[in-house]
Amino acid sequence: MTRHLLKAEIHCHIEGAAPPVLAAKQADKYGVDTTGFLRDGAYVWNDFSEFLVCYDRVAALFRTDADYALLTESYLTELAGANTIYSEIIVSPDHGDRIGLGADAYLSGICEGIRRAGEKTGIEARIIVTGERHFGPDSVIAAAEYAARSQNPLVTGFNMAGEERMGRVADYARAFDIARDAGLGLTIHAGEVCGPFSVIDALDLVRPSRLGHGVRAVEDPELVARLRDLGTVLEVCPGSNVALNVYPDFHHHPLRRLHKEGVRVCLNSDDPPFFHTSLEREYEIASSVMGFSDAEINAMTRTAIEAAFVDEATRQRLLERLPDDTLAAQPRANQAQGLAVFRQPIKKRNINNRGRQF
Ligand SMILES: Nc1ncnc2[nH]cnc12
Ligand SMILES: [Zn+2]
Repeated sequence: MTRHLLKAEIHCHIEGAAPPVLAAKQADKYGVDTTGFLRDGAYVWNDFSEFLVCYDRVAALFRTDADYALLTESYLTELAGANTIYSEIIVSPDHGDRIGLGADAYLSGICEGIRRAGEKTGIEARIIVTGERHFGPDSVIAAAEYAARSQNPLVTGFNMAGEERMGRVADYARAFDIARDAGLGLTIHAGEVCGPFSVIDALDLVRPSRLGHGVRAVEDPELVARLRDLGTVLEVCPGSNVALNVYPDFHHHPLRRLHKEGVRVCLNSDDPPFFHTSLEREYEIASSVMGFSDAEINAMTRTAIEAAFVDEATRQRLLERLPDDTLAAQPRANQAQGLAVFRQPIKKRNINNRGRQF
């Protein structure tokens, strides 16, 4: 049982956290026919491409800042109910523009949801702005520019999600240069659908401190050693990988191998109701199916907080809440890395609020 364990996650897409019941209510409110993507209380898709289409159709049901406040508050409240103390949510201001709400109102709804959930439960949260790869480099650069301009203290990171098979990382590198120069923490979806080349591109061209997924790096032993030596944190989402058929089941999932090789890993839910999961279930699977001990799981939670895009005072406060066993249970290479790898000085912007950089 892992319910009692404190939890943290640094990889969940806000629209991907919408429960089907809430999506159905939103559809009623806006008179949208959902038969193509929501049936019998579950989202309908068959593969990664269809998942992305389904995701966009669900996202289109959230149209006002109040809708986003409700979605964010509900998700964070549910997380807090499962003993989660920290969450980073991935948001797409582009989407706010596309639906006519506007990026600022979109973001302000999400911030209101964070504020309300924090007030009620004490959960701490930050926002990672993402570009969507399948909308092309110009759109990802625009998302980075928006994040870089943002004076919002909750916006602390930049990501790229979407169709990993579209283009190469080089086409999008400028977006990450913009975000890096602005002092934002960097992470990128890589090695989820595509193989090791995608992770190598990400390391070479983006130099992120974290990778969204990154699990397919396991196919290249040299790359695994590189990740271990760099101390790059993999935001691993086992339920998502199995649901999307990257691996046939949890026994074939590489989390164990990566952990054993000394790669820094943590547990995340990605788009929980789309994948019939929750952060709580990810923790439970790590324990009961993959055989991680409570101390090893606590160490992964520690890794998430160490890698969080958050100011140092908040990080310390969160770390102090974790049990003492967490340091001992980290793989040896992790302990050797310590936190030093994240402590690179940041150019230009005072990033006191933005967390560690690579
Ligand atoms: N798992 C995922 N991979 C890539 N893009 C996404 N957008 C939402 N979920 C995603
Ligand atoms: Zn994701």
